[in-house]
Amino acid sequence: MSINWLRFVSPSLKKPPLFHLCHLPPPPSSSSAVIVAMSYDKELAAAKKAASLAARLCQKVQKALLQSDVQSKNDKSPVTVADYGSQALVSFVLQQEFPDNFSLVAEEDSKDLRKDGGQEIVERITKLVNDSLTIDGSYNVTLSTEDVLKAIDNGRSEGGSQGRHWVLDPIDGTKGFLRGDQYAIALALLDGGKVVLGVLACPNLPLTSLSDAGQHSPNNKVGCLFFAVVGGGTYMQPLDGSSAVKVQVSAVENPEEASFFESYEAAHSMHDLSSLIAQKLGVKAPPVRIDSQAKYGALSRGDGAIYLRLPHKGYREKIWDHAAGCIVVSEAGGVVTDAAGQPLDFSKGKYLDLDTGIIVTNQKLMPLLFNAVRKSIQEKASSL
Ligand SMILES: Nc1ncnc2c1ncn2[C@@H]1O[C@H](COP(=O)(O)O)[C@@H](O)[C@H]1OP(=O)(O)O
Ligand SMILES: [Mg+2]
Ligand SMILES: [Mg+2]
Ligand SMILES: [Mg+2]
Repeated sequence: MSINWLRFVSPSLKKPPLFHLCHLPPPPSSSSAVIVAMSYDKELAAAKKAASLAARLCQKVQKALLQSDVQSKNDKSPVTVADYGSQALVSFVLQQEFPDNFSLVAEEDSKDLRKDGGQEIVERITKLVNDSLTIDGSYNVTLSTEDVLKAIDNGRSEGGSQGRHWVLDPIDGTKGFLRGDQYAIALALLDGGKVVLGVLACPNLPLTSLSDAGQHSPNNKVGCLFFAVVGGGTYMQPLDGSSAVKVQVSAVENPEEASFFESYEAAHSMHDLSSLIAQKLGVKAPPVRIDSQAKYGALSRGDGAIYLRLPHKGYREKIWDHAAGCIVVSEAGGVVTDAAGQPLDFSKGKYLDLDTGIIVTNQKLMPLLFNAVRKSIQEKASSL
């Protein structure tokens, strides 16, 4: 039986059209196509709320960390508190909103917290989560420490190609978080193994382009929330909740004019391979190094045109590090593939099976970028 795949996007919609088309076989008695529009409105509203609350929790912890004279920046405990607190909060909110059909694949679990000596940190996390829920006011609850541990462990789903699964990185870019730089709360929804919705909260990302002069001036407000639903485009709004604007990737066609992003952390990327690729493309500007999936957000609004993520051999990419970023960029008109030109496959569980790394750019530049990547990989291999 043939299967009809159709897209439905209403031109009259002023709000982002939030329809994902299900692909169903036509009824046996009719030759006309069947369109089933599936809305993710409720999921999007819940995801935005959960990510915004988590962002506020993380901001509070980061502020205390940076202001503290006592805590050294090498002390990992504030990060831990924020990672777990963010995960518990997002997990709790999503479970409240979708009690009958809830599956979450998330980075953290409570194993270390349940060890001897973990009680104090669990109490700190619980207080942070309860404070956030009180400020929000939608749920009339006070969570116990055990409730918080359970909420964290509700993120233990394995994901896969069947049904719906939320995918969460409660803090992506922990090193950036510690330095007071960029980090993101990244939340996505998989439906049938495909990413259908993504929300990226980037509390330290300026609202204006990173390429604008004076972006570090004290008047430049920070805190961006990117969101995308399949077929509906990508939007960005300030984390304080004011109105959203549609964003588009850069339209740059000449690689000489393209600027590119890569990891801030040298250990996360083969910078020598990235430089070789940039050299082959003729990119003139030096790479912009920022932490976390904030790179996907920045790219989706055209701050830069290329993102290269080429981790060292043996590193396995996890789905929560790319699911939200991937849809945010692709709905803004960008392309995300591995180094063999294949789309990322989020249906295989927690890990992405990739050839070498991930490359991201606009549709015009992708063929040039892809060739430069292949040639550079070959050259690097033959020089070893
Ligand atoms: N050795 C590594 N190579 C590549 N990525 C890593 C490595 N270690 C951790 N990461 C993850 O890379 C992401 C940060 O990417 P970037 O380098 O682009 O900022 C984070 O998801 C971080 O995890 P985490 O979520 O714990 O911060
Ligand atoms: Mg991460
Ligand atoms: Mg993380
Ligand atoms: Mg981590």
